[in-house]
Amino acid sequence: MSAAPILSLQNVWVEYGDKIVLEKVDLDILPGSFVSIVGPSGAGKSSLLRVILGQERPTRGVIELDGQPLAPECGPDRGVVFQRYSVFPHLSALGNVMFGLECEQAPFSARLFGGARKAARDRAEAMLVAVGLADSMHQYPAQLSGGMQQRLAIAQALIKRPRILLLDEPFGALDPGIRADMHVLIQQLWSDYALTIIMVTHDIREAFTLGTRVLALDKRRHDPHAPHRFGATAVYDLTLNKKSNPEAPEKPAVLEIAKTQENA
Ligand SMILES: Nc1ncnc2c1ncn2[C@@H]1O[C@H](COP(=O)(O)OP(=O)(O)OP(=O)(O)O)[C@@H](O)[C@H]1O
Repeated sequence: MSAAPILSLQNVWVEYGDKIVLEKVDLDILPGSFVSIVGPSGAGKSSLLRVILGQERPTRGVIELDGQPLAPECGPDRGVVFQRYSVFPHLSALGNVMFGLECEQAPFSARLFGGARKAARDRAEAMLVAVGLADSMHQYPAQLSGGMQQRLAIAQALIKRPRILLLDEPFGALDPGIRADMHVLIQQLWSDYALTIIMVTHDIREAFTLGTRVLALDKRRHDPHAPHRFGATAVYDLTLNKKSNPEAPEKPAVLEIAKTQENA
């Protein structure tokens, strides 16, 4: 018997005025999966992440988290890392990671005191060690390399212990060598923290290296006279024969290709 989905999208549409960006997206995501989303520029990949995050509501359809309708705001169960600018420049690495905990535990003042502050600091330090920033805790983002800033952004997202981590081209601005290090890190964190990951990427190789499932978003129908008339949906959905726990991430994967039903 297969597990119940952690996240379920049913007939989800995203429209801006008369412009249809996403149409009829039906998607069940199993816990522990690593879903890579690819597709042409403007296909609506970031829009899809935004509705899953709760930053925007779909114009039609239903999104369920653990079988319950998604709350209309970003919850602690979903963390996010963007390509750039996720971290606060005026806070040290430690301050950035602690800030998330302080906002969660003291939403009005964003300050913790005494034992609560010490506990938050211990957790933040452990998180920075986990992402490989043990020696840079007191540095400011401007003093960190691009790869280190992304490590910090990941620590900041994970400190609230989300069950789903959303990644919007998180490694897109990094050099290839640093990217490879980040791949190792994200697979380690995915396994250690039992995460479900949904990652948008333009790099097809990255999509297959990291993902247990690769989803391609694109338009099924085009109207050359009205390009906004049709939206994108999942046109390919490839489940890779990998375990959720990546014991051997570099092993070649066997593909199970399922082209989603035309005009279903
Ligand atoms: N707030 C908005 N108002 C109007 N149109 C929008 C809005 N946000 C996004 N769009 C449009 O929705 C479409 C999809 O944008 P989105 O950023 O989701 O695509 P994407 O696949 O992530 O693109 P890229 O790969 O280039 O980042 C684009 O045509 C964009 O202009």
